[in-house]
Amino acid sequence: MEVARGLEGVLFTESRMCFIDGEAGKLYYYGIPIQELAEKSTFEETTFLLLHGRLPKREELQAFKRDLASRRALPEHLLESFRRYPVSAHPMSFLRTAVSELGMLDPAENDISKEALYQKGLDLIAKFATIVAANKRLKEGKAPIPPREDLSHAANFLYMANGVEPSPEQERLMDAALILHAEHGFNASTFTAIAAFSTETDLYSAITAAVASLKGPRHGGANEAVMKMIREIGTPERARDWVREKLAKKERIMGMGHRVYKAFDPRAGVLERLARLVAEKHGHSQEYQILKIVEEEAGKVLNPRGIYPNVDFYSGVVYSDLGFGLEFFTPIFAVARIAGWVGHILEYKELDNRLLRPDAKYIGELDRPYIPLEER
Ligand SMILES: CC(=O)SCCNC(=O)CCNC(=O)[C@H](O)C(C)(C)COP(=O)(O)OP(=O)(O)OC[C@H]1O[C@@H](n2cnc3c(N)ncnc32)[C@H](O)[C@@H]1OP(=O)(O)O
Ligand SMILES: O=C([O-])CC(=O)C(=O)O
Repeated sequence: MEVARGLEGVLFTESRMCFIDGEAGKLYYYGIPIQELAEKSTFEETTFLLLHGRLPKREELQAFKRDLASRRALPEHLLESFRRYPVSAHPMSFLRTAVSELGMLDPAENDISKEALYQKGLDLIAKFATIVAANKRLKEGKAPIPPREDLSHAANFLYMANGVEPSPEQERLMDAALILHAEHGFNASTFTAIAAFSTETDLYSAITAAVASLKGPRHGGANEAVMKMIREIGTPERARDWVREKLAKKERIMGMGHRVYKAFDPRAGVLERLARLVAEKHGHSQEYQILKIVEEEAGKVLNPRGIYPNVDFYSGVVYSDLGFGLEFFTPIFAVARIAGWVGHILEYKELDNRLLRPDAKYIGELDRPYIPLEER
């Protein structure tokens, strides 16, 4: 049997949620092109789509929004624990620990019936934003701001994170970013969630594992690494030489390349336009210019190999503009991707829920003698 390194090209289940045409650079959630959703939908509506497989009717959407909004507040016990979490912890570690603690606080943690999973999933989708915003406030030495139920998910997230109600433009930017990051098939974190859930462990455990996986710089952590790269480069004038040196040393340019896309990631196209908008309007032009030069210079070498900017390349410029420091970029990704994780767990349970257990080709020896300790 051939070894499929990195499980590349291995189909382990069926899914209706997401289609990625990696050669053409196209992405669909339940058949709807991502660009349309990013432009016209909201995070709540897209989440309904990911959980139900169709767009909601007006009344359904209103009820769904009310339901999600009513679940935003965190248990007092968790808020008290937050004060004991180390302030220096990375926000992804904070989120990972908070999700795990939420599991301990749920007396019905182990209920994985379809209905329980749906209800707990909605709870996590609503609460991720509250956890991340509370962490941001605590890191700034300020008290967490309780959620408001009269704001949209995107607006309330920004309100809790920054202490002021966002403008309609900021709300739209956040909504678009959340929609773009909500789902992406069987990426590493979703696969991790499914691998854990296939043992019939509880939802919190599966999602904790997914957060842990998203943290890595080859996956969700790349958006933070891109901003570190921008800082290291410093000025647009230095960007070309920096890229040439990096590639000469065979090092990777963060925010570029993708296991599935061998063309421009369509989400990077949308985020590039949003980043350009904030660069022109709000003075993030230096960061944006550096990225444009990196894209062009690295592209000379990498584009012919099918390596282009991915979703993590331009997102940080938008998040900076919305008031977030670079450590919060990956948590924002998680605030969005929780919708996809929950959707996939519900779908996998419905379709299959077969235990995931791949194998490796054994390349070791057999029947080696056991040498007693004193003779080794
Ligand atoms: C939300 C997301 O998770 S999107 C991805 C976010 N991650 C990043 O942006 C990190 C940078 N990118 C990467 O590390 C990779 O492109 C990955 C891991 C995302 C996907 O790559 P894979 O399909 O697994 O390809 P793999 O890691 O095997 O690399 C194949 C070749 O392309 C090169 N390559 C891949 N990405 C890059 C990059 N960003 N810069 C330079 N070279 C690259 C590798 O060095 C390797 O070269 P080699 O064949 O000479 O050894
Ligand atoms: O699909 C992947 O491999 C990585 C991912 O999560 C994304 O691009 O959003």
